Amino acid sequence: MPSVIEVTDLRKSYGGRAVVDGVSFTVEEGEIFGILGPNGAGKTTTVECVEGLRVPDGGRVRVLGHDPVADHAEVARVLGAQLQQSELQAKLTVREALELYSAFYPRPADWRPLAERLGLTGKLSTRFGKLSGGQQQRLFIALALVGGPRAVVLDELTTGLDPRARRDTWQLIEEVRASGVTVLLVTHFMEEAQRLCDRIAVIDRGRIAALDTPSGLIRRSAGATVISFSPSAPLDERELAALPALASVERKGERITLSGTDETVDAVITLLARHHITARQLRVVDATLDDAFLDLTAGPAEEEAA
Ligand SMILES: Nc1ncnc2c1ncn2[C@@H]1O[C@H](COP(=O)(O)OP(=O)(O)OP(=O)(O)O)[C@@H](O)[C@H]1O
Repeated sequence: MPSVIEVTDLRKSYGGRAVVDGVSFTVEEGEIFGILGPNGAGKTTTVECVEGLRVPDGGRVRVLGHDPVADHAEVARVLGAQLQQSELQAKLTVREALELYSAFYPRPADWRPLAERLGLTGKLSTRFGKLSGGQQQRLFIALALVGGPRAVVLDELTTGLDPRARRDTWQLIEEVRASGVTVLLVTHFMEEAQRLCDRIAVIDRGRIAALDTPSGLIRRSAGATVISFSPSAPLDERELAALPALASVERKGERITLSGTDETVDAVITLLARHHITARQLRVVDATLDDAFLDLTAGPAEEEAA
């Protein structure tokens, strides 16, 4: 089956500065594919090239086989794009917005069940400007889906939402995928990417720093698992240093902190048992996507450029 979105060696520069510098990835049918990266990394530029809103300087983009620039109308039909806040008039009611956007498409989805699914039925007469942040985002999702697309681009959808509204939005994104729509999701939030995405491209300064599943990215993080404890009797340094997959050893007074993998943790427990040593105040902490992200990216691109 062909990929829904194919991006090959995409390049875009502004004022001689490459903001997207050879990005390649594919998004397969039914995936939630995440694009994660620091501020100014080139995420929005990348997805706007996919939507045909910006013209690439180089490389190739295909959405279900169509070129977003040359076949813009066809791509707009199969790829739903989320509006930015400023693009919707505050005075428009929810119903008017849904009717207006349905009218843009040759074969729109019926917006009523869509509004129902997104919990907007009770808000149809409410003006956009009077909706809460979470309700506005739900309307944006509805408008992105009203054309009955095969795939949808959601860019920073949950920024500015409170934790409950963010979680509700996550559920909606999962429902969008369950309804058969492929999702390309741009996000700043690690938890969001970890929770929702099947695969994530980490973009840093216009390049892909890593592309993997969330757990694959975490495994790449140096010292993916950290174990610390105070041994009930002294432990031989050499035995600690010989532990498998060990990334680091640190001693602070009695306390020993080791980082490595699950294999390191299993081996240290076996070592302690062999010497009949108890691990007091034992803590085992797995790395998160946050750790992997920090390992993979060099910090905000803006600072780099400054
Ligand atoms: N039209 C433009 N003209 C000049 N520079 C631009 C333009 N659009 C984007 N840039 C610059 O390109 C870089 C990448 O921007 P982009 O919006 O793609 O990054 P981003 O990863 O989406 O960032 P953020 O997370 O902050 O939204 C930034 O340094 C930005 O200032």
